[in-house]
Amino acid sequence: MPHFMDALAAAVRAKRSPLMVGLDPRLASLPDAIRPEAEAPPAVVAESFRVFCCGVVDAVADLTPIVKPQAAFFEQLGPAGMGALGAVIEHARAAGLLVCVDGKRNDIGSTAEAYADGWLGRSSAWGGDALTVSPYLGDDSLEPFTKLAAERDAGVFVLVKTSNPGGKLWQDRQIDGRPLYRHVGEHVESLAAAAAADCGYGVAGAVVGATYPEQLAELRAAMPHTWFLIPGFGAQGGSAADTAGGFDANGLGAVVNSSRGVIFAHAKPEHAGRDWQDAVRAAAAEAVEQFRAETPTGGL
Ligand SMILES: O=C(O)c1cc(=O)[nH]c(=O)n1[C@@H]1O[C@H](COP(=O)(O)O)[C@@H](O)[C@H]1O
Repeated sequence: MPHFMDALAAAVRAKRSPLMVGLDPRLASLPDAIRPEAEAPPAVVAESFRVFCCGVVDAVADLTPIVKPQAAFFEQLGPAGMGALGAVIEHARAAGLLVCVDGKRNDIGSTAEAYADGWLGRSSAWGGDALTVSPYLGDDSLEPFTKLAAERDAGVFVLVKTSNPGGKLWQDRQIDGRPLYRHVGEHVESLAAAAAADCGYGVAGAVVGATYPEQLAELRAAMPHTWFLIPGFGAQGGSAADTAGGFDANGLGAVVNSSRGVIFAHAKPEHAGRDWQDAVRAAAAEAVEQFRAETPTGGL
């Protein structure tokens, strides 16, 4: 495997798409054809999540370089959900996609080592390529992730400026004349610069929300070696124009996640009566067109 960021950059270029499709299955929102009843036992719901997410992967595989299964929706179902998550990761890999598991993990360094070992890289137990992690336990908690990611050609996306309104409570707090997210961003950038791949981006990436376009552009300028995972597009209100500041001059350096806006497209009035996978595909294609129109190069 090449360095994860080289693989990501190559896949974005090959597909001319910075779209990251988020796999966030919710029972009540599944298409009629595969939705179990609300009282169904966890094992039945988990199987429907597996079928749904694998169906989404099949529908978007040529439109997206990377998918992001959200662990929360699988964990919610207990052991059966975890089995489904494993099967979805495997299916996405088999479809030729990179996989970033959204787990937002972290702990003290010695425990972080176990999270890193379990989640990072195709040789790990879960077999994903990247993982989202929290920075708030400090540098010794991030080091096990970046170290192992470098060894296993995996990636880590550290929360820097999250998309939710409440994130500002801590992240915008002024410390030494700058908001906390800038301090976190500076640390992540130093980790990225220390282990940069051929494409110029390092093993550490950053999560920066589309809902804060000004901060996104500010962080892009301050973090030239850091690839961004941009959530908040679509269902949370961010537009393609809002994400433009997250890309570099070559139209690289960022992937934009869309979960509900793509995977539940069958529920949108414009897709009424359409096969659900066709609706998912149409929504993904529409998002890609919007990004191509808004990225600095006018498309990859
Ligand atoms: O790490 C993330 O992906 C993430 C960080 C963040 O700041 N905001 C955010 O929405 N996310 C995740 O991105 C996905 C957004 O889903 P949609 O709002 O449905 O597109 C969810 O899985 C969130 O957990």
